[in-house]
Amino acid sequence: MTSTLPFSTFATDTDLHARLAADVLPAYVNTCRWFAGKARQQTGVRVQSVLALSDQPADSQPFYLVIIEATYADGEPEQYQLPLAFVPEGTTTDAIPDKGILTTATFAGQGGYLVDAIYVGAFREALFWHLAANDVVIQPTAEAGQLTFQRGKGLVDGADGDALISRVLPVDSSNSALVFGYASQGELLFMKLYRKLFAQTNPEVEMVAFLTETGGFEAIPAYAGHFTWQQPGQEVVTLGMMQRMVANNKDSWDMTGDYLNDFLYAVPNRLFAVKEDVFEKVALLGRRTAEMHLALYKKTDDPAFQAEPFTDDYRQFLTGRFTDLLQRRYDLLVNNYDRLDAQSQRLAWVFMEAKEMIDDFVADFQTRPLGSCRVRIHGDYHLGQVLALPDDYVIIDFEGEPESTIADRKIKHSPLKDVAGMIRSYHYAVSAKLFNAAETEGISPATLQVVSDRWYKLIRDTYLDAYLDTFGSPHPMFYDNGEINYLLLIYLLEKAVYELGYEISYRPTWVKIPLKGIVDVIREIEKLQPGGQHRQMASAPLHLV
Ligand SMILES: Nc1ncnc2c1ncn2[C@@H]1O[C@H](COP(=O)(O)OP(=O)(O)O)[C@@H](O)[C@H]1O
Ligand SMILES: O=P(O)(O)O[C@H]1O[C@H](CO)[C@@H](O[C@H]2O[C@H](CO)[C@@H](O)[C@H](O)[C@H]2O)[C@H](O)[C@H]1O
Repeated sequence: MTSTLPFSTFATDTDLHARLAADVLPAYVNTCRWFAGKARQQTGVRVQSVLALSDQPADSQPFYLVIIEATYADGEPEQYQLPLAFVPEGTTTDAIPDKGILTTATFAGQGGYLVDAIYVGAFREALFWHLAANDVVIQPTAEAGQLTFQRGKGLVDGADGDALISRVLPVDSSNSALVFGYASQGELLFMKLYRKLFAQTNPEVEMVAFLTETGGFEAIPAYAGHFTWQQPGQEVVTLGMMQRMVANNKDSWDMTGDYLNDFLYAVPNRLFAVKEDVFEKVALLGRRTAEMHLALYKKTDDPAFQAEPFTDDYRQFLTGRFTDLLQRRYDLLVNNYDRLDAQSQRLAWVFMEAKEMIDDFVADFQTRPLGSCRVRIHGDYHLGQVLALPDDYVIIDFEGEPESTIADRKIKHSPLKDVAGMIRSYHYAVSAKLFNAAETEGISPATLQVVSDRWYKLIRDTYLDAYLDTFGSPHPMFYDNGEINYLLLIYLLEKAVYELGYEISYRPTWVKIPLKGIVDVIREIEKLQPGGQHRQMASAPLHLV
């Protein structure tokens, strides 16, 4: 990529933008973890807007936040944030990994590389200082608007002369994670740079602000600021958010996996061994989850966070979305049936044969009397979203369900949707451990299933009991036990059906896990049928009205 102009004119170099779109961007974005369009039929990736990070025209090393647009044969286009820097040949300050290099480039006779700027220390520091100073960066053209940086209470200042340090956190995630600190104090702050962009405030910023400021919830990293792009007459676009850094080695998925090792060693010896600590940890997460939901239930003047009843609109939204999801999953299952192992095929049959019953169960949601209420929830709650401290937890990633639109992510649900997400995650943790371990290779799948069910149910009940106990009895969030059981079943089914698609696409050998989750719910729905043997789930909160 060659331009006779210097990189400082990149924002207005439309000829170069067109060449990037033709020769570089389509191939590059498909190598990026953050690009969600890989499985769609792409028709192009173009430079939509270029935002300068500095309003100083003579800035020695210019950085840009480039907004790229990906278009598809079907469906809506998507916008992504791609920070861009030019690193001249021979620059040794930053080690740019291969995945961060878009192309070799020459600007005004100077050779070098066009790179993702997150790998350039000076770019990260420029972002940080803008945030610390509450800067507004007015863009050169009126239609490009401005970048607005808003510092939060959690941002820590360094002492005079204490050097700012920063790095890219090597996590495999759909956004980019940057870490900041000071030479004498170490790493203190975590910044998430959103990649996929939406024309609305990111729900994560709203959730973290509400939980901290109104909810008084402490098990999240303190909010330290965020920054947005504002074009005249348009919705604000959130580009990044900063929180306090949580020093942790593991998330709860890894921690639960470690705990299960004892269990794994015991199973081949026909023993049942789980330390009491495991149940204590699970109960603590149940309590923290309830505290998060109680904070989200706090009285407020902000309509976006006020509790609401189960309205007709919500019922239609949920049933419509669920019916559509089910159809897509049945189609996916039929098309992939031959690729499944024998056990998964058996479970898939149960799912397919129960279609009519499931359809009726979902349709019943439209009219069934429901006296519980709905609030904003985490929305993508699983063990990987909970950082493990030695004696406690910190909950992260309030962006909501990755597959949903921003408007849908802000819809209020029963908090039992989050509870269902975590229960599914414990089911995953047990199943993944047992079915994928060398220790259990000689044990038949049927035996493993029995053993895994036993442990999972203990964990599920421990988590749920601790969760409901924290609300006290009775609580307006939940009308009665019958509704708790019913809503849990609906959300467990929805989550497991969603997971089925995720596993077929990404981890076909794990498909049996969500399928087993679906079949478990089917068995519970059967008990609700006329003549079915209905009994309360073991964990039913008997102390509630
Ligand atoms: N405040 C924090 N302190 C330390 N590490 C964090 C913090 N927030 C997130 N992380 C780490 O970054 C990873 C990605 O964060 P997450 O919010 O899940 O981003 P994404 O939206 O990209 O999935 C997490 O799995 C965790 O390892
Ligand atoms: O973390 P993301 O927001 O990207 O969520 C996606 O990937 C998750 C896997 O990393 C997937 O979660 C599923 O697998 C987890 C174990 O790997 C398990 O704990 C979850 O319960 C299960 O849903 C998630 O569904 C998907 O959206």
